[in-house]
Amino acid sequence: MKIAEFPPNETARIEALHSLHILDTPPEERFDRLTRLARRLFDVPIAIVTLIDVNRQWFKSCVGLDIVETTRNVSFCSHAILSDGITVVNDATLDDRFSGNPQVTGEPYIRFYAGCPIRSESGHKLGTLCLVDMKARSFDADDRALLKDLAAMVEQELAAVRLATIDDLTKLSNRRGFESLAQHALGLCKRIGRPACLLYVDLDKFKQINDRFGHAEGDIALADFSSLLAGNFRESDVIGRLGGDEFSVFLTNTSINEARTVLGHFEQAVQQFNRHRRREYELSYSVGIVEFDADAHRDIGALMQSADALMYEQKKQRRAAVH
Ligand SMILES: Nc1nc2c(ncn2[C@@H]2O[C@H](COP(=O)(O)OP(=O)(O)OP(=O)(O)O)[C@@H](O)[C@H]2O)c(=O)[nH]1
Repeated sequence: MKIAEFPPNETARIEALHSLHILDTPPEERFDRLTRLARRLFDVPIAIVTLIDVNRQWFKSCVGLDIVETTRNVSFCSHAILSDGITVVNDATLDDRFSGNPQVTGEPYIRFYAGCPIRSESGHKLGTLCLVDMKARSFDADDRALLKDLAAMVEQELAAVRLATIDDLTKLSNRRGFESLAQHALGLCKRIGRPACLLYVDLDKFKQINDRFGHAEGDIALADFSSLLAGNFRESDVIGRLGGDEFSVFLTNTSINEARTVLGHFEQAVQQFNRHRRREYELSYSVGIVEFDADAHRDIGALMQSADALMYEQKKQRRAAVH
C-alpha cells in the first residue's frame, strides 16, 4: 500500500476546507440526493462525498456504508485529489497503491474505485465524489463524463451552502450558519456531558464610527473585530456575525470560569490592537456570557436570548457610567 503524498498547496487547501465550516455537520438532503443519484446511475453499492481533512477523510454524504470517516492514510480519495482528472481503480488488488490497503484486504473488500475531485470556488481540491464497488469493474468515457457532471453538482451545492451560511464581509458564519453549527456543537456537548458557554457580543458606539469616518471604515472595524475573534478563540469554537455589529461565540467543552478567562485574554488582545493601531476610534464591546443549563435552555436560541439579555445589561451599565 502507498500512502498518498500531501498536495503541494496543502496548507491553503486545508484553510479553504475549514473556512466552509462544513466538517462534522449533520447530513443534508442536498448532498444525499446526489450520492443516491450516483449510486443508482452507476449501479454501485457505495457512493460518497468525501472531504480530506488534516488527518482524516470525512463523509459529508455516504450511501451504502455505515461510517462517517476514516483515517487519511487508508483513504483512496487522498490519492484522487492529487490528480486533476478522475481517478479510476478497476481492480484494487492489482494496483500497488491499494493492494495492501486494509479496506481492500479486509472489510468492505473494496475492488473498484472511481473518484472525481471536488473543488472549492478558489480551486482547491477539497475531496471527491466517489463510487466504490466490491467487485472489479470497467469505467468508460461516458461514465467519466457523467461522474464529472455529478461532481460539478456537488461543487454547486458546496458553493450554495457557503453563500447561505457565511457572512461576506467578515467571512465568519452568518446568523443562519452560526445557529446551525452551534446547535450541532451543543448537541455534542449534551451527549458527552461536557459544559458549554455562549458569548453574545455587541460593539459599543459602532454607529459613531460609521457616522464620523464613513461606512467603509465601519466595514474595516467590523472585519478587524472579526479577525480578533477568530484569532483568539479556539478552532473548535463556533464564531458568528449575527448581523450589524452583533457577534456570538459558542465555546465547546468550556465551563463559565474557563470562558471568563478566555474572554479576559480576548479583551487584552482588543486593547493591544487599539494601542497598536492608534486610530481615531477604538474598538470596544459589551458582552454577556451564559453557561448552558439543560433546564433553562431548550436550544441554542434560548441560550442566545439569555446571553443577549446579559449583554444588554452590561451595555446599559456602561452607558450609565459614561453619563
Ligand atoms: N459599516 C457597516 N455598518 C453596518 C453594517 N451593518 C450594520 N451597520 C450599522 O451598524 C450600526 C449599529 O447601530 P447600533 O446597534 O445602534 O450600534 P451602536 O452605535 O454600537 O450602539 P450601542 O450598541 O448602543 O453602543 C447601524 O448604524 C447600522 O447601520 C455593515 O455591514 N457595515
